[in-house]
Amino acid sequence: MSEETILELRDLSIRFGNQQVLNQVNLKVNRGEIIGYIGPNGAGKSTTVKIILGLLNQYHGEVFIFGKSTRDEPVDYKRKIGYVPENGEIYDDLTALEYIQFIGQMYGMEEREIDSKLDALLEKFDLTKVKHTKIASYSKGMKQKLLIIASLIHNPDLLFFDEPLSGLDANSVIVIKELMDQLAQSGKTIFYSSHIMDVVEKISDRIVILNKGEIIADGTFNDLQAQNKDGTLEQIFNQLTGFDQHEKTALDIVETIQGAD
Ligand SMILES: Nc1ncnc2c1ncn2[C@@H]1O[C@H](COP(=O)(O)OP(=O)(O)OP(=O)(O)O)[C@@H](O)[C@H]1O
Repeated sequence: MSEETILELRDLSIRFGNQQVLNQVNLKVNRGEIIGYIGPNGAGKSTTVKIILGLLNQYHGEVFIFGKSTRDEPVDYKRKIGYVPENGEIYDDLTALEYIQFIGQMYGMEEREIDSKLDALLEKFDLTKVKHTKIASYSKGMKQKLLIIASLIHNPDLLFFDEPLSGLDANSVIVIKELMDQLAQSGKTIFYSSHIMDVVEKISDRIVILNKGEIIADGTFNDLQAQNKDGTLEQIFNQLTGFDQHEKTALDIVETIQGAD
């Protein structure tokens, strides 16, 4: 694998009010890598991605994409990035064609190129029949597939996938997992955030665990197993983030629901 650094975070920190949400995060991601960026709820994963994408700017530290600081090149680098947000806002009043035409043209693509790529992608994602249908009537999984198409239409080199499998059926999950693998093999870099540990374990070349705004583990799944007491990624994750209270938490919830007799 090439050692070209595609993404680098240097001493990335951000506060919201009194809360230190990211604290001196340092990370280098190489071309062709799939990075599983995981952490408990509220760890700061989405905040990291939002800073990288230029959606938040009151941070300290620096982000380099394709070797250039995003402070120096605030717009150009975005053309080579694709993003599937966790809770993707999608224009419900548009059809698939109108939405993808809008996204593609924002990336500077020609209308004809967008249309021919879109036809091929809709077919692969089994969405051809809704090309001219308003997105408002789509199921959750159909919207998710359209968000994935929107993230890929301009052939980006760096992809940010935040829970990309959300709402997808078992067959579509297999396709997207295979797609991520093949994209990485063709030299694309994927920054993959998810709570589905068995998928992260299988798909990631490298796993970075963020806890309370700090990186507490960074390595291949085998590295993490060697440094911790083996087990699945879920077990290692729970161990490293100090969570061993699942039984008690569940029991407390049941007792609360049932009320004191
Ligand atoms: N704009 C904001 N203003 C104030 N606090 C914020 C803001 N954005 C995020 N936070 C806080 O920062 C922390 C990290 O949020 P973030 O969304 O990055 O977590 P996450 O790791 O992506 O979590 P999840 O797994 O639940 O998606 C949370 O405590 C959140 O409340």
